[in-house]
Amino acid sequence: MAGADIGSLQSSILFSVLVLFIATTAYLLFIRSLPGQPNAHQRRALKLFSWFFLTEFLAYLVYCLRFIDLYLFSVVFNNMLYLCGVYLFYCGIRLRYQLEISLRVIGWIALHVLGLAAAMFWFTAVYNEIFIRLPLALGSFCIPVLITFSLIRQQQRPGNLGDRVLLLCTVAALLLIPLLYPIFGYLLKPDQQGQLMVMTLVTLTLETLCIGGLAISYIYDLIDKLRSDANTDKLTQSSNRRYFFKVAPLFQQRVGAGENISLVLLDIDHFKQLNDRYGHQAGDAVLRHFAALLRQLLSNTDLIVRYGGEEFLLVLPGYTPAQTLPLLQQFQALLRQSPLLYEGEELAVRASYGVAALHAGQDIDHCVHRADLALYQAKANGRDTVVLDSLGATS
Ligand SMILES: Nc1nc2c(ncn2[C@@H]2O[C@H](COP(=O)(O)OP(=O)(O)OP(=O)(O)O)[C@@H](O)[C@H]2O)c(=O)[nH]1
Repeated sequence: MAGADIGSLQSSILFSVLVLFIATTAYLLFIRSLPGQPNAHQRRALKLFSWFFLTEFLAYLVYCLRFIDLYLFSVVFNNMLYLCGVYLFYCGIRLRYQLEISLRVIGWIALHVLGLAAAMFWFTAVYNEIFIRLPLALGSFCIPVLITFSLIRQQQRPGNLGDRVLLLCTVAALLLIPLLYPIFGYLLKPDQQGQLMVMTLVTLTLETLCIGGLAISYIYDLIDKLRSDANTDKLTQSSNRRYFFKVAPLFQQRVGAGENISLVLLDIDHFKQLNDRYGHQAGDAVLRHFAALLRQLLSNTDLIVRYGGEEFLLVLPGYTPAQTLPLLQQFQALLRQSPLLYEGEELAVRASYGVAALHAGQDIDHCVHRADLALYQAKANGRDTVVLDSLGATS
């Protein structure tokens, strides 16, 4: 192989290691910059990335070993490292989908890695023939990538960008495995040391692809979680007030286009007494129970917002205020049938309801204010009742 070719391979390897180092460091810094302590899932992902980087580092070390002429050892070790790398990618994907990495899985991986090492040792020591080693390596490397591909396909969530990036990376890895060896190996016609570098280069390129895909998907998940955390009330898992005002213009547009939308303000009755008698924890449990019952009754197109302490706001598309009555009566019945069991005691939960229609061109604050006035009236009427804003009707 020409000196210039070896030189360009060396710089490519160094470049891959550098890219990998920057990507891993950026990922670690990103995790560290998140508010609060990393959770168990993030900690496991951090460990995994450290392992990934270690294998890359070892692969680079193997590349350096050519200077002390341990060709046989380097070939075997390099292939083992590559296989470990793609299996780490597979484990990273399992962690991402919160799937267990059982001892059986680890056992199969170890068997495959050691089996490949033994075969490589045999074919290198006995035949020293790249034409036998190559199909063996290609076949072995394809197995974890194929398993990973089918795992992502099984777990794929519609519209999830992270899943799509991972699928793309595995497809690219599958295509590159049979392409890179011939391209680097045969076109450059390397000698023994050159072959070693070709192997290291292929290893690093593919692993950079895998780790890059995995890092992107993890970052996507984290951003997605941060975004949804910012819009969700932690205690009840309902949307928060911030989210309501963010999406309010969309509801106003829909009303402008002729759709009926009603707003319902609900307030749990005598919640302070509940807190005082059973404690704040019981109050929290009541709020979670109340929100869970609302989710049980309402559809995905309705919006449930925790508007204040014990106050919830429902946005019901497709409903006029009068049409919300049967729904709210159903909810009242559900509350009666489902008292909260708290430390052996049944806590009865009741609420009052104020309903107002959202009108075209009307400020959403004004609509909430009208629902609030109706709610005030419901409280004044003795609680556990529904009051409609415009009609003043009660149930
Ligand atoms: N446990 C718990 N209590 C809360 C939370 N947020 C607000 N509260 C309490 O909710 C109570 C609301 O009391 P009030 O506004 O007097 O309402 P109420 O007792 O339900 O009376 P009415 O609405 O008139 O039936 C206050 O004691 C707040 O401390 C929360 O997140 N958890």
